[in-house]
Amino acid sequence: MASVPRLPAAHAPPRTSIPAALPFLCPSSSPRVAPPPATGPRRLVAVAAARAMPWPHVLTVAGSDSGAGAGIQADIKACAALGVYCSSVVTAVTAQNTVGVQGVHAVPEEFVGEQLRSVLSDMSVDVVKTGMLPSAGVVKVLCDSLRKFPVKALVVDPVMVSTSGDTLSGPSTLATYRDELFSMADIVTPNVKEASKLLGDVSLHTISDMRNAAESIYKLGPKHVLVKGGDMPDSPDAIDVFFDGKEFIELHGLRIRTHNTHGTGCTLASCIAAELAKGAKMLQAVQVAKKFVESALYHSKDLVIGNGPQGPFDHLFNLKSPLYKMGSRQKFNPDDLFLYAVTDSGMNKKWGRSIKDAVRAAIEGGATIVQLREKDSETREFLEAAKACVEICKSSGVPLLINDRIDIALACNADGVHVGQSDMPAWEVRELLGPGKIIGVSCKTVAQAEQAWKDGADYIGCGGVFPTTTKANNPTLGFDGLRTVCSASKLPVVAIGGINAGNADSVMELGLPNLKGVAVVSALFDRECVMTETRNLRSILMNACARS
Ligand SMILES: Cc1ncc(COP(=O)(O)OP(=O)(O)O)c(N)n1
Ligand SMILES: Cc1nc(C(=O)O)sc1CCOP(=O)(O)O
Ligand SMILES: [Mg+2]
Repeated sequence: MASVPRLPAAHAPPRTSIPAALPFLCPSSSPRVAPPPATGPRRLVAVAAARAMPWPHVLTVAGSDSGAGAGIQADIKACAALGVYCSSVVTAVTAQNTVGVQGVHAVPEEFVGEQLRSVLSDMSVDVVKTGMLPSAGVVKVLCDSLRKFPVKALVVDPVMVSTSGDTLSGPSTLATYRDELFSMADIVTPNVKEASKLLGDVSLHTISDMRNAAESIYKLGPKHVLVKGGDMPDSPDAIDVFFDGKEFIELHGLRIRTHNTHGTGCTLASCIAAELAKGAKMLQAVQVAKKFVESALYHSKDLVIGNGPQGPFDHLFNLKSPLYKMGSRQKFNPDDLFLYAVTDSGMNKKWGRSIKDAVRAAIEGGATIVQLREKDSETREFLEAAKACVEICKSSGVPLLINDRIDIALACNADGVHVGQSDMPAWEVRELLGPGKIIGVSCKTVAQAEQAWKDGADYIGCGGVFPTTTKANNPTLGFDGLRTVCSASKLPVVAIGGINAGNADSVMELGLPNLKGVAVVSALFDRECVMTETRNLRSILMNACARS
């Protein structure tokens, strides 16, 4: 049976559902010491409740930002947006706005310790994330608390200087970071300025410098390092370097043109912590976090809050999206890949129909997604047809993608594009289209599938499953090749190449992981009646899924 649709991690619901109605919390006189653990029946009830609905939990240990763009406030919003509970230990209170930091009031070390004890002794914290740690003493208190109350993961964002240039922790703190905290960290996430400071003011200008810095910081003890290149003056896009001790991975991101970037570092680290709390692997958590920040910046680029040079952004942008209001937060439903109709101008001409008529017929027959693959059309003619197809698809709720031509996709406002290995790389496509569009990539190998995922694609097309005459010199992978790619893919897969009414069932009955459907060209469009062929193929696919 076709595997159950898996939501992309960025949109996945929390590990457990949040209770529909939360009990009202009564304000109480705050105890000076952590309450004793529940005992007897009270403890049993508490334990049973925790089993019934554990809620992924991040504890942020950071400073308060009165402007609420960064610090504790950003951390809580980021975790909330990703469906994770966030408790908070305040290390400092800052007077801050969009202009800069006007004042810092450090919380006494003993009281930081007391807050840590209160939360860690009572609540089941999955992941601790650190932000501003204003003194060496606070870092030591934190390390002691973590030794006493171990958690699943520790995310260290080594906040030292605010983006406005104000110092948030001094040199002695740096030394304690290096000597005590890093060896306990699962990931450390410095930007280039922080990486430089941690390494004694080395200069970092290139990706190669960032790799060296990641390796040097790794040697200080954390399990992973992410050096963030968003501030690199020479880079045309935002490239971060991830290092796990073995492999360097360059993560490309959109460079969104906006002044509203205050709190991106805190948010990224909190999102990593939130994803880890939900059970994600480290690289996956970093990818989701990057996408979240990218989307938040994109949706907030024109907000105006404050008069200073660097404004906050909207962590809860998803609440405003029409899809969210309709009850779905997805721009792309992998199940749409079920019956993927790919047009061919030559075939449609041969049968005397326009692209528009062909698309309408395929949708009437039950196609669940459409790609315009018009290799021989003139640009102007293609654009006109694409605009008409956008309207047809929109009114039927069927996504429309454009093959190869990013310009056409932009001009007709299609739902996305499909690119192959010799077309524009997916990460560059993502830069051009933004986070809200669907991107598919043709992949014949596990390495290509991995790259597509890293580049921010939404799905992959894998083929040729069978020999085809529609695409010249296309290697045939067979079932074994399809199985290898599907098993390794982190993205949903659609099978393509030589698939028709006679063999589509055998593809779906393989029951491969991540395989969501089949993409077909000639089986629909090199036939007299597109609607009949589509309807027939759809019923074959549905029967195959019901059988297996
Ligand atoms: C769904 C789907 N999968 C694969 C392809 C092939 O794309 P590409 O390798 O870029 O080859 P062309 O289609 O451009 O010839 C596809 N179009 N759709
Ligand atoms: C466009 C395309 N891409 C392929 C791949 O293997 O990536 S095979 C292919 C052609 C599919 O046409 P038909 O359904 O007529 O065989
Ligand atoms: Mg192509």
